[in-house]
Amino acid sequence: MASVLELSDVSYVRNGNRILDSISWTVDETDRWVILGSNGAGKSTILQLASASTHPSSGTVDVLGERVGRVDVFELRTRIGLAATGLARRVPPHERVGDVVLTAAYAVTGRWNERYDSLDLERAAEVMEAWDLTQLSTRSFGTLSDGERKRVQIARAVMTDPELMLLDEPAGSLDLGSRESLLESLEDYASSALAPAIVMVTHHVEEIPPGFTHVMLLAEGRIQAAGPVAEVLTDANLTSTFGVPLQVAQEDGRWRARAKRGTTAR
Ligand SMILES: Nc1ncnc2c1ncn2[C@@H]1O[C@H](COP(=O)(O)OP(=O)(O)OP(=O)(O)O)[C@@H](O)[C@H]1O
Repeated sequence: MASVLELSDVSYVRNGNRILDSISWTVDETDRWVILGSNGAGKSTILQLASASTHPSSGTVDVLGERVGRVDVFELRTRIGLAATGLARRVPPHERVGDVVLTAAYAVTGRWNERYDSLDLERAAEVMEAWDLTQLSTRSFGTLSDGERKRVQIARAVMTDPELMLLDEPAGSLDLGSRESLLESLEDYASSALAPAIVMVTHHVEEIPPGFTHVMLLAEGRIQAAGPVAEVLTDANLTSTFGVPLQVAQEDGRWRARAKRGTTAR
């Protein structure tokens, strides 16, 4: 099995702040990973490294067989699907939804003078259909609800048929109905034999779509545990990661976690 992402002894330091510390981690092509951890743990920074948006301070990052720092990142980025709020913020608010999806073909966030062929247009239409966006295709991105924007971001990430899909809090800020519908779509997408390796960042075990295979627990820039979901999601591991006594349960492929009663009062 080929690895699509490999971090070897990666540390990431900014302004004297050690944001990631000695991270070694491999994602194989059939893996669907979730990265869980508290605010500021370094989750989004890992996605930035994985999307070749930044370089490690030490250690090495290999994405799709290419060493970050030695490869043309613009070419590499067209092979990676990234759905993240930071990227969504760069989309001009007046940009039409159809163009937000289509411009992924050139890894740009605003339509300008690029030339798209009929295959690009067909692919964008197909992806919007699959992610229930066809009826929104002429709406401007700035007028969408949070839930609709999340779908557009994922559709944009899917557009180029990426070999690695990176999702930063795809269900964050969604209402219950929108969250459940998005998780179902992600479950369907991830279960396809043609789906790429996926890494999804979230704060909540409730947001792990069924079928995701692995979990990394991150705290203060260090891996607390990483491996197959059922082995890693234990009371002890979640408790040490979040610093609160937690208990976790699974039902029908979905996970839930809560504090042990009477243990969080300060
Ligand atoms: N340029 C920077 N200089 C100093 N510290 C930074 C810089 N960029 C990020 N950080 C810090 O690095 C830490 C990790 O940030 P990151 O966004 O990766 O965390 P996260 O786990 O995704 O957090 P959240 O769940 O809140 O989104 C945070 O404490 C953040 O303040």
